[in-house]
Parts: sequence; structure tokens; C-alpha cells
Amino acid sequence: MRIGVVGLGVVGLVTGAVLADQGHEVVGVDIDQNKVKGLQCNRSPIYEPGLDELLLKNKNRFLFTTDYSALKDVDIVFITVATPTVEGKNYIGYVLDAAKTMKPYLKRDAIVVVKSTVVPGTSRKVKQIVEREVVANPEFLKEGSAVIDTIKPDRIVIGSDSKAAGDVIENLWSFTKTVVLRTSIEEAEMIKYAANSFLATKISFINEIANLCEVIPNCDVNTIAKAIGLDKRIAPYFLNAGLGYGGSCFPKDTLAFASFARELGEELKIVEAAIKVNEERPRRAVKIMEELLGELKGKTICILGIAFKPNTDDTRESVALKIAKLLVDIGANVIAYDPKAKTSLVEMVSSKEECVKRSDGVIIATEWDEFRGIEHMLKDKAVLDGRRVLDPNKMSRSKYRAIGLSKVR
Ligand SMILES: NC(=O)C1=CN([C@@H]2O[C@H](COP(=O)(O)OP(=O)(O)OC[C@H]3O[C@@H](n4cnc5c(N)ncnc54)[C@H](O)[C@@H]3O)[C@@H](O)[C@H]2O)C=CC1
Ligand SMILES: O=C(O)[C@H]1O[C@H](OP(=O)(O)OP(=O)(O)OC[C@H]2O[C@@H](n3ccc(=O)[nH]c3=O)[C@H](O)[C@@H]2O)[C@H](O)[C@@H](O)[C@@H]1O
Repeated sequence: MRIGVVGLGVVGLVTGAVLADQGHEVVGVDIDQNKVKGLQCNRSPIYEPGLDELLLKNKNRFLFTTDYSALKDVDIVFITVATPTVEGKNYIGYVLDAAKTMKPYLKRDAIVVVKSTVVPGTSRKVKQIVEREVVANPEFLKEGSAVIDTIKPDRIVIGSDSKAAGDVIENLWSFTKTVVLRTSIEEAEMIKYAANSFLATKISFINEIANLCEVIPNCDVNTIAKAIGLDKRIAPYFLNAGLGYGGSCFPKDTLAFASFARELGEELKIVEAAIKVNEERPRRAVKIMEELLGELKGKTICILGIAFKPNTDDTRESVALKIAKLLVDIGANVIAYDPKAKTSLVEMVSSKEECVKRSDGVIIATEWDEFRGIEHMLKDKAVLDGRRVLDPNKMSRSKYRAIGLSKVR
């Protein structure tokens, strides 16, 4: 089929690349000229495992442009533009702009698919604008495993008014051989927010248990998480205690969902509590460093990992950067190392060895594999293992703290 993808971020690029790999002719449209130019020269704007290879392999089937008229022959067009949270609310301006701009070029029977995360009611607005069938097909991929998540998703959600339009999209994704849920448009939009909010809540829940473990002797949150996760009703996933959730989605989507509910006169109390717990994480990390090192003004703190999670160069809403900012504000010197991500907020150094060597204290903020097994490098340093990558038995008792591990052991 001929497919359009509007918005070439993680979701648009991966969706386009995977569909091109299935033999479809795909055209990607973005308003960012630099991004499009780079893609035309085979330069991917993001690091995502497997994506470069897929783009290269399908370079004749996935073309890039800033010109919306390239959508004139497409059978299906995905809207994958950004939907940031602005002043606490889901901003759908880019989605509506994309819909308005594409409309004059679309074939009469083209199907418009809303893949961006949008509050219930948005896809129906898109339908009014484009005057074509609209399908809500939310995306559940994770950064760092976006390609594999798109090829093998846990489920596909297809919300549509028209059975025929829904069938076309169901058929498009049939190669994934996964469970398909056919829903109303509004249910599909709601499922996305409910899923992200539930996952964020799971993380905040275990982070509160971690806080409690730290003030009880002989307690390790990892043992608690493992044991509760063996109950099939709880499941072992998303129970890694740490410095809190970051990234381009959980923080923005939980906020937007809670304020969307409030506008309708409903309070999502649990989601609001999950947000509050998460917002307190960076300050807690700084407090632990203060307990280890005393006043941090003038001290050098090395942050290992600034990406919001491993295997990505994405630093959007990265907890590491929030901690860095707090440290800078209180007068600490902050240096950081990350295998892939960059920032201009603090000095980046080129190796973990240099970062550690120059520091008084070390915070492990992202669980990159290369930070495992480095206990020997950390002797004589104050260390906060914010992502539980170190072996507590190999660490000094007085200068080391780990999230969710008793202060007194
Ligand atoms: N990043 C992720 O892991 C996931 C993101 N999502 C959702 O998917 C959507 C896209 O997210 P990302 O790929 O991270 O976005 P992104 O922010 O990385 O990229 C969005 C792209 O849209 C482009 N854009 C904005 N307005 C445009 C317009 N009118 N016409 C054409 N292009 C336009 C921007 O230039 C940018 O390149 C968001 O709604 C997000 O919540 C859903 C699941 C996973
Ligand atoms: O809507 C989205 O954009 C996506 O948001 C998340 O994906 P992503 O943000 O890429 O990454 P996650 O693996 O979910 O991690 C998010 C944050 O939670 C933290 N996290 C995750 C799991 C855990 O157990 N503990 C924990 O602190 C990570 O460190 C990271 O900062 C969801 O997992 C995806 O299903 C969803 O599609």
C-alpha cells in the first residue's frame, strides 16, 4: 500500500521504517527541514537500536520530504506528530495543524490514522477537519526497543467508527500476529492514557516502598519487588525502584490525563499521587548525597548516565538532568558521562573513568550496561546507586547508598 507518516520523531520513523520493511511505499513528512535533509542523506536524527539498519535497507521505499503534497496518492496516513503537555494540558495543536495541512492533498478514500497520544475527543476533531475516515491507533512502543516493540507489540488497539476502515488498519498490522482489540475511537484514546498512567503508578508505588526500605534495617526493595512480582496478579514488570520515571511520555501523559479528568469534574487521585511521588525523587537523591558528603557547595559530583533510560540518547524529562540542575543550584560542580546522550547543562566528560576520578561523589542515574561491574573504580568515593546496578556486597558501607536499600545493614 502507499502510506504517509506525518511527524518523524521516534514513533513516525519507526512506524515508517517497519511498514517500509513490510514492502509498503512510505513517504515521511515533517516540518523540520534539517531533520528531513539529514534523513534524505541517510542520517537518522535519533539513536534507536536497529533503526539505522532498517532505514538503510528500505531507503528506496521510505522517502522524506517537507512537502505535504507528497501525500496525494497515499491510502493511509499516520499522524505521529508531537503532543507535548503545555501548562499541564495535552497540546493537540500540531495534530490539528497536520490534519488541516494534509486535507487538500488526500484522496477521497484515504484513511487518516491518529497514532500520537491524544486525549479522548481529539481524533474526532481530526475527522471533522479531514472529512475522511479516522482510526485511532495508539502506540505503545518503548524507546530503546522501539523497533522490536513495533514488530512484536503486546497488542494492537484499533478505534474506529467504520468497520471497513478499521479492517484496513487491522490488516496492515496483521504481520505482527498479535492480539487486536477493536474499540470505539474514544476508548482507543483512553486506553493509551490508562496504560501509561498505570505503569507510572507502578513505578511510584515501588519507589515509595523503596523509601520505607531505606529506613528499616536489613531491607532491600529488590527482594520485596521480586517476591510481590511472583504473584501473577501483580507481575514482575515495572517494579524497578530508582530515581523516578522520566522520558518524553510518562511525565507529560500523567499530567495531561489528570488535568483532562479535572476539567471533566473527576479527580484521578492515584495518578496525581504517582506524579507527586515522582516529582520528589530528584530532591531525595540530592538529600542522600548531602547525607554522604555534607554540604555539596564546591564539591564535584559525577553523574553517570543522563539519558532518561539506557539504550537511547533521549534526555527529555531525564531525572539525571533534574538532579544535575538541583546540584548546580546549590553550588556543586557537576560533571557527567553518558555513552550516547549529550547535554549543554553540565560539563560532559568522555569516559566514566575520568568522570569518577575527578569527583567527590558519584550518582548512577541511568542503568547503562557499562556501569555494571565498576565497583572497583568507586573506592573512596561517595556513591548513590540510583538504578541498582552495583553489588552492595562489594561497596564500602559508610560511603555508599542505594535506592531502596537499608541505610543500616
Ligand atoms: N517517544 C515515544 O516513545 C512514544 C511517543 N508516543 C506519542 O507519539 C507522538 C510522537 O512522539 P515522538 O515520536 O516522541 O515525537 P517527537 O517530538 O520526537 O517528534 C515529533 C515530530 O513531529 C514533527 N511535527 C510537529 N508538527 C508537525 C506538523 N504539523 N507537520 C509535520 N510534522 C510535524 C516535529 O518536527 C517532530 O519531528 C506523541 O504524541 C507521543 O506522546 C507514543 C508512544 C511512544
Ligand atoms: O507513551 C510512550 O511514549 C511510551 O512510554 C513508555 O516508554 P518509554 O518512556 O520509552 O520508556 P520506559 O521503559 O517505560 O521508561 C520510562 C521511565 O520509567 C523508568 N522506569 C521504568 C521501569 C521501572 O521499573 N522503573 C523505572 O523507574 C525508566 O527509567 C524511565 O525513566 C511506555 O513504557 C511505553 O509503553 C509507551 O509507549
